[in-house]
Amino acid sequence: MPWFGMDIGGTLTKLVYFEPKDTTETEERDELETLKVIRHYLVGNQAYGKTGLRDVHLEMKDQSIGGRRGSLHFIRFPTSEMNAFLELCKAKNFNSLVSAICATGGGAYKFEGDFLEKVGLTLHKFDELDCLIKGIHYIDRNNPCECYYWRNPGNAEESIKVPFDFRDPYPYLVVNIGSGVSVLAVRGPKDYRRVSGTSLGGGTFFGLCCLLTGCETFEDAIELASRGDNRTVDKLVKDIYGGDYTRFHLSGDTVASSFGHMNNKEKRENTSKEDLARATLTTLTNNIGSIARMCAVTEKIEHIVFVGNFLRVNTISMKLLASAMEFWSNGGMKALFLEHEGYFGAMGCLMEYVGSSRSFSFSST
Ligand SMILES: Nc1ncnc2c1ncn2[C@@H]1O[C@H](COP(=O)(O)OP(=O)(O)OP(=O)(O)O)[C@@H](O)[C@H]1O
Ligand SMILES: CC(C)(CO)[C@@H](O)C(=O)NCCC(=O)O
Repeated sequence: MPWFGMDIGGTLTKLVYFEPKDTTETEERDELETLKVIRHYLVGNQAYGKTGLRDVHLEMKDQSIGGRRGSLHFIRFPTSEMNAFLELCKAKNFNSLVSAICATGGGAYKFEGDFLEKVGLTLHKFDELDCLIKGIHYIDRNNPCECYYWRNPGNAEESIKVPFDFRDPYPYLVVNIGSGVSVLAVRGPKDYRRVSGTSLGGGTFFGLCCLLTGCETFEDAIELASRGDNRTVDKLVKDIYGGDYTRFHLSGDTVASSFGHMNNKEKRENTSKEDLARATLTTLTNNIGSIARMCAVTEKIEHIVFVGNFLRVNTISMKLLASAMEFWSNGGMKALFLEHEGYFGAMGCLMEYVGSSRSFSFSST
């Protein structure tokens, strides 16, 4: 049967598919037609329908999983398209192959009934944060250069990505920026606590940006932000002090009040969509950075790993987070990032499948 891990999030559904490459001639001859169709469909395409996508650049080749060698493929689609996905499962005759699949994320609970009623599939549910940690550990150990940090994050021309050796990671903080944000303190492979969270997350950025600029996609929102200047929207320390607030080491360029200029009609009229997008991105990023730093101080942790699809195509936020962590901790804390950003939950779910497939009934009905 096909090996999947599925993470059904509040905004995006992530699918990790393991494609075995070590099949023998006999296995190939005996492979069920349905299985062949599914494999060819997933691996032969980069786009599925109007909104499904395979992140080809993230594919991990020559992986050893559950005693097999093969490739890991990373696929995503908006959770709002779940009905279309269920239709596809039906059309591809998925339930003739398996009676159950592994799923995590809130949607594993929300859509459990739909999977059963519409496609005849039982969902084996796994906790999203357990899966997240498992997925981080698997991918980090099996993908060279997965973990990196930004050198000179505050300097646009000189900032560069530098690989970070994450082989001895504990303790570390995970800040998972999805629709909302969860903060976890991780002290061992199975030893972690959810220490904080905030509803002001990636969903807030995207939602507010749609409202304020009329943009329709996350990529457009980020593109607008990249051309904008938040200083026409935000009130800075120097707008209040005329310069730095020296006594407490607040530079004049620090944002004193996010969107603080927008009560002024003239300033509102002189601001652009690009500036509003940039201010929205800056506001959300700074707030998440501030919560992350406070959690790191409370937990006495120096390494903060930022993950989640909010960071997709979003170097602005990564560099802001990296600068903020460095600055506010006087260089004591380090912001780390991972190449597979939002796929760790789905990856961990696939690992759960591999680990538990002997004890569940996954056979076809
Ligand atoms: N193509 C995209 N479409 C929508 N949002 C995107 C896209 N790419 C990146 N994002 C950002 O990623 C966020 C979703 O991230 P992620 O997939 O990690 O979370 P989720 O699992 O959907 O949410 P949660 O874990 O809170 O249930 C969105 O809120 C948005 O900020
Ligand atoms: C509800 C979850 C865990 C779903 O992934 C996530 O969106 C989140 O952590 N939201 C923040 C909730 C809070 O702690 O305020």
